[in-house]
Amino acid sequence: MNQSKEQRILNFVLQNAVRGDPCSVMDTIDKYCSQKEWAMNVGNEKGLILDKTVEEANPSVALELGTYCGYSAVRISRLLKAGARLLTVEFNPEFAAIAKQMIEFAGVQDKVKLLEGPSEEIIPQLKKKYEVDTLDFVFLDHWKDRYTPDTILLQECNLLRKGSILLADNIIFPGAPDFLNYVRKSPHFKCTNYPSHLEYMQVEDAMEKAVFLG
Ligand SMILES: O=C(CSCCNC(=O)c1cc(-c2ccc(F)cc2)cc(O)c1O)c1ccc(O)c(O)c1
Ligand SMILES: [Mg+2]
Repeated sequence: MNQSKEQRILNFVLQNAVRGDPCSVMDTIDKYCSQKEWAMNVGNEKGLILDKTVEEANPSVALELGTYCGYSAVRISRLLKAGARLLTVEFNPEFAAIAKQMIEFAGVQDKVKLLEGPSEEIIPQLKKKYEVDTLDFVFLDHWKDRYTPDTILLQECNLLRKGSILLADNIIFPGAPDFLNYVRKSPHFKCTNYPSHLEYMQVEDAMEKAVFLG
């Protein structure tokens, strides 16, 4: 049966990256997706904004919505302090299977817990089933029309605390206009926009940071 693009990306990493080296895995995915087949990894340009925001948050518990092949899970978890953990949610079982192998090859599996299923089902389970008190950092990179309802759900589930940092990808392309409107109008968030470009393309994109004020 024909391989999926995501399987081809994983195979390229398994054959060309250094096992146990997260930067090598990230660089190899970026090489493949900029030279061979475009894919919706956050990429290196927006990845640097992600890095800086993770370093600012220095999270003990981080959540990612939208794992895809695991590129940003590897990117985030490589920066986590000892004992910190990343919970990453993926809806698509094929993507989740690829991401699991990517995370293990990169050697970050002890810091990452991959949760398979829709975010709207998993978020309400985080406190009891996954022993989360509050989230220090949230990376939103899943379906763009889920950013707003899931941000509201995180608040309803008391998963945010004063200072929790949300970072959203694809604010311009594909775009998340309702999310932008919601967080910028809300008195509970302080927002910052980071202009950038769509991964591997010269198309305008941006990330939005929203700090929860309590
Ligand atoms: O993973 C998913 C859904 S698909 C991936 C979302 N991401 C995108 O759609 C996405 C798309 C593009 C893009 C596409 C076509 C273009 F022409 C140009 C750009 C770029 C990105 O950076 C993206 O992130 C999921 C996970 C957990 C859940 O709980 C759930 O509900 C859903
Ligand atoms: Mg994205």
